Amino acid sequence: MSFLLNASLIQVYPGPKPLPFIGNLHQIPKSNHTATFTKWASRYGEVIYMKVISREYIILNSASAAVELLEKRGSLYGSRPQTIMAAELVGRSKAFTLIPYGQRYRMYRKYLRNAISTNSLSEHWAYLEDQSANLLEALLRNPDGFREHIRRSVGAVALRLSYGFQHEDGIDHYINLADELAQITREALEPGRWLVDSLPWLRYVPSWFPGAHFKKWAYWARVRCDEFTNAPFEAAKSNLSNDSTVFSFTSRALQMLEQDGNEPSSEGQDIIKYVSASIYAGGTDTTSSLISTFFLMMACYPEVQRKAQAEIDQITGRSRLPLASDEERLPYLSCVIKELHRIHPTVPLVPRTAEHDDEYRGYRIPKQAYILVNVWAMAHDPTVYPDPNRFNPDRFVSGKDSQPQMDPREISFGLGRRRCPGINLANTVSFLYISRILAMFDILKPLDESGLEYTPEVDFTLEHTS
Ligand code: HEM
Repeated sequence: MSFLLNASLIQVYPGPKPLPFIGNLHQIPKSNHTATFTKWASRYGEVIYMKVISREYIILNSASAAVELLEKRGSLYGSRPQTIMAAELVGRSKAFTLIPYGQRYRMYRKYLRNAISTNSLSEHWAYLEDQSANLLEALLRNPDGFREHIRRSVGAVALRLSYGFQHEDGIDHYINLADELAQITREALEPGRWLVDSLPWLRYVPSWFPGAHFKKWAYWARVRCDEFTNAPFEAAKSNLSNDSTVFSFTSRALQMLEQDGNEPSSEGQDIIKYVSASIYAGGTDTTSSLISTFFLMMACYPEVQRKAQAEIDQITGRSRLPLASDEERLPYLSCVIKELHRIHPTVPLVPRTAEHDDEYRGYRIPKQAYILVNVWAMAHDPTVYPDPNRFNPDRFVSGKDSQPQMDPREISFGLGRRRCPGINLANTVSFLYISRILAMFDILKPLDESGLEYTPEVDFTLEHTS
């Protein structure tokens, strides 16, 4: 009996045919992994297995498989893969997004939960409303630079909430660093890109050795990531003695840890440092990407834009801007935001790992496998979202004979124990920015060389990995 059970667990999920020794290395694309994995999903099914030399991968393509594994068996799937490149060589093993599940990780979540719970976030509404008004002004001055304005504005929010920085504090340097960090994280975690992740002994190769370019890249990336984590934290700490310091997560957390006038322990400070960095790392790239998608969709779907504007005008009477507290009174706009999360999930592939060997529907999920949750495939699954490539916010409205389709934020913010802790902040910022842009502006299609409008081609880069 025991033999039969083990034999059935040996079965691996279907996937592309491997070659001896290298496995599926030759089939992993250099870019646009999500598109390839999504194509494989229609061929091999909701769960795919692949191997790169010794490293095993499981790609989850369906929401039902992701819910079963990441939510119902959450304790087994609460960690991230500890890759040699990202965790060890680039040194990201203590970063919030990559740290293994455990005591320190739980402290991170506790601190962040306190900082951006619904209650503590409402303290920042007035600031967020001011900041969104600055964005509107920048858009009015230079509408063509909309992507840059969004990036700066969202970055400024993250830096203010995490460190108390204001515009005068030279925030551009930190916003550029945040972009660099996002790019480094993407590259360091790219499936199949680094041979050292499949052949761990390569990490001992000296950087001068021919072909060891990866060591030089890792060293450069490590220096940038350390600056990203340390520099704003140290600046915020030294600002603490300054009376004009703005209240922030860092200042509040450091003050809470201070006991009898003594400095917080170095471990306590280290935890706060990583949590502060996570607000700025986790919130900048993702939220700006969502708002950039909004511009593209409004240009492509003017009828949706008009409907959302009419709803906003009805509650503001065109005499004021929408406020954070108006959200519940704008149900159609809420559907537009859901549809933005679905049409272009900003984190299309979420990395996880399994603590132990597991079995799902008769197939084996190996311990320490690199699990890729293919959020993109789930958000474009035609059995859940009919006509998935059409931007259609009405799919979330219940009709006479139809139920609303699943809220894509159930998956676009991840699932289970590591689900995004910044959801409240992301929802408030995206609601405020989007509602105010629609209240003030019409987003038009671009003009071609002869001055005629054309509908932009929708071609997303599916590369973000949180
Ligand atoms: C549109 C906006 C955002 C989207 C779509 C998004 C999406 C995600 C996703 C998919 C994950 C991985 C979750 C998982 O493994 O299940 C994640 C993790 C994370 N996000 Fe967000 N996020 C957004 C905004 C933010 C903001 C504003 C913050 C600021 C606090 C933030 C902080 C984090 C952190 C710290 C993690 C790591 C959590 C962990 O590993 O436990 N995110 N996010």
